[in-house]
Amino acid sequence: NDEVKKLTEDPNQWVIQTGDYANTRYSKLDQINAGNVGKMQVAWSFSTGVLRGHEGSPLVVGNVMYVHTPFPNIVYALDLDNEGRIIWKYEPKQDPNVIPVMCCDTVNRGLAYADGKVFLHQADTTVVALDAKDGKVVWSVVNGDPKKGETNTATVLPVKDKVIVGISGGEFGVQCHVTAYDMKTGKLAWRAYSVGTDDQLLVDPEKTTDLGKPIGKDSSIKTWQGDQWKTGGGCTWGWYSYDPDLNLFYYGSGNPSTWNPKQRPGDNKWSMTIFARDPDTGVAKWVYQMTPHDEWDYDGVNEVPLVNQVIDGKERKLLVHFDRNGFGYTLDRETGELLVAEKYDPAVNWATKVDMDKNSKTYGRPLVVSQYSTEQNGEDVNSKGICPAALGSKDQQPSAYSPKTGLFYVPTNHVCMDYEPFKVSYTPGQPYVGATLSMYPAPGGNTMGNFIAWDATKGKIVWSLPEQFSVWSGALATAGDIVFYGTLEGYLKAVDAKTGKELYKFKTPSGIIGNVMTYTHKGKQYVAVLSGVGGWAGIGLAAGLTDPNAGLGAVGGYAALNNYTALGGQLTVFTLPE
Ligand SMILES: O=C(O)c1cc(C(=O)O)c2c(n1)C(=O)C(=O)c1cc(C(=O)O)[nH]c1-2
Ligand SMILES: [Ca+2]
Repeated sequence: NDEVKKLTEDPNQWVIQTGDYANTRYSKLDQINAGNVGKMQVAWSFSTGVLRGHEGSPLVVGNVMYVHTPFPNIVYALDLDNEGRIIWKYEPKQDPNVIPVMCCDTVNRGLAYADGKVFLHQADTTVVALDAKDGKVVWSVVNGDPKKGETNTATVLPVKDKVIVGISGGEFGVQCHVTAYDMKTGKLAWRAYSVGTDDQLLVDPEKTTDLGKPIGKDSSIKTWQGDQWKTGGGCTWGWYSYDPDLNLFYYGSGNPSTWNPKQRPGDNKWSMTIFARDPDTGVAKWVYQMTPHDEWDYDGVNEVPLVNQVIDGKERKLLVHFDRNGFGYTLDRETGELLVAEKYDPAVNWATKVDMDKNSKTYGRPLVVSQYSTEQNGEDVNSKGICPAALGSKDQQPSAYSPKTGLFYVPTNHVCMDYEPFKVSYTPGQPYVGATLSMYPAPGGNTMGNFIAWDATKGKIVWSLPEQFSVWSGALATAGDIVFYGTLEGYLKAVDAKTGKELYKFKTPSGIIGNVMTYTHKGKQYVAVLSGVGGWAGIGLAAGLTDPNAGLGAVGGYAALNNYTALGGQLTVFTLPE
């Protein structure tokens, strides 16, 4: 069943969050282009009626647009033939007690379409398949238990006859996993944990490889003390990609629990790891751990776009990944071979480099700087000036890739932190965090973000646009030689793909942490984006905290957002004038 593959090849529609299976967020549409984007205007808008962070993007299937919201996760089907009139609305009944169990705002990264159904993965971990025509529930299944700290913010990946879903809870000591359900019935197909026994991991100790070598027996539990892996985290809340030719899907796992590294000696495998798995069986072909024994909360879940590019004179099937830890990685997606690992944020100081010497004992590992090692500095010691902050040089905000320029367009953060680990004990459903942080703009300027163009074959920044705040929105690249992204102040911006020159900006009512998408209706190209400030960067504002240094949202510099943006979700749709 390659329905989704075919649909994603049609640039007129946008049927999964990532645009295509490869996560390039590239559109072949070029009616709106570098020459005329400056004339773009608002065609129509739609208020979602929900406050807090609006991540993800709408879908367009035929003449219908599907819009989702953060908690309570309302889904609207809008009629594009009638300027967005509501065709149906689905509002799940969810226990609001799930809200305090969500670490980083009540976000949801959106819907997916396949087989006549719209798939939603709710905050309370209920996965529902809605009939795309009338919004009626076709099936629903419960994937986790919020009382144990298990929640969801991620989208759903439809592959062949299955839907694949992740789970959140790395800040709550969840043993995280990826799970596949039958697309037609919701019946459980398989579940693969990030940390655990070989049976739980769905690995073959002889065949599953790490940097070309078999991982061997008990590869995960050997790297934890005692039973700690049972509360080991490695959540799966990020973006997934899929290569239909290799029949492998890819994703990264998040932080090991707790954030106090002293409390969990060892590499804590396979947290902070990219997995390549077979969607039919769940079995892993290869793994690569970016940040062994994390000491900074650098979740490894950021998107893993798949592109074919020439390296050393040879076209290769690549997987590219901009990790929270500040390194941009390029790997061979067939074998997991590490090809490039370079800093994409000039602030990064916690490691000097990733060891690329194949004969070295530390091959593939970051070389940690003692001064910034919260493990070496120890419990109850405030390690100062670590870059990047726990928000990472990039968080969930996905990049885009243009095959025309061969460049990645990456929304980034430029923030540093002080980090103090402390002892914490595990109680189911309670935060299992074990560190306090404060975050602030990187030294040497007053900007907290950059929007960059990156050459993944060389590991080099090609151009970089400073932004006052982190760029928490996802990018879109198009055949019109433009790149779109949103800012936390609420601007939708279009820049020249080759040079980064700003060609257009428009202020939407609230900060943008949604991802820009494009489609056509009756032959005309439209660009759409959700506003609604929130996510980890905007949580202080979205949750109405008066102290910007309070709680997990301790991100001092973002308090200034108050001066720019209202709250409240809105979809804004743009097009060229007649
Ligand atoms: O470990 C986890 O389970 C988990 C989940 C989530 C989430 O579900 O949104 C985030 C994080 N961690 C996290 O570390 C993080 O920085 C973060 C930012 C955001 C966001 O949407 O802005 N979510 C999350
Ligand atoms: Ca996390």
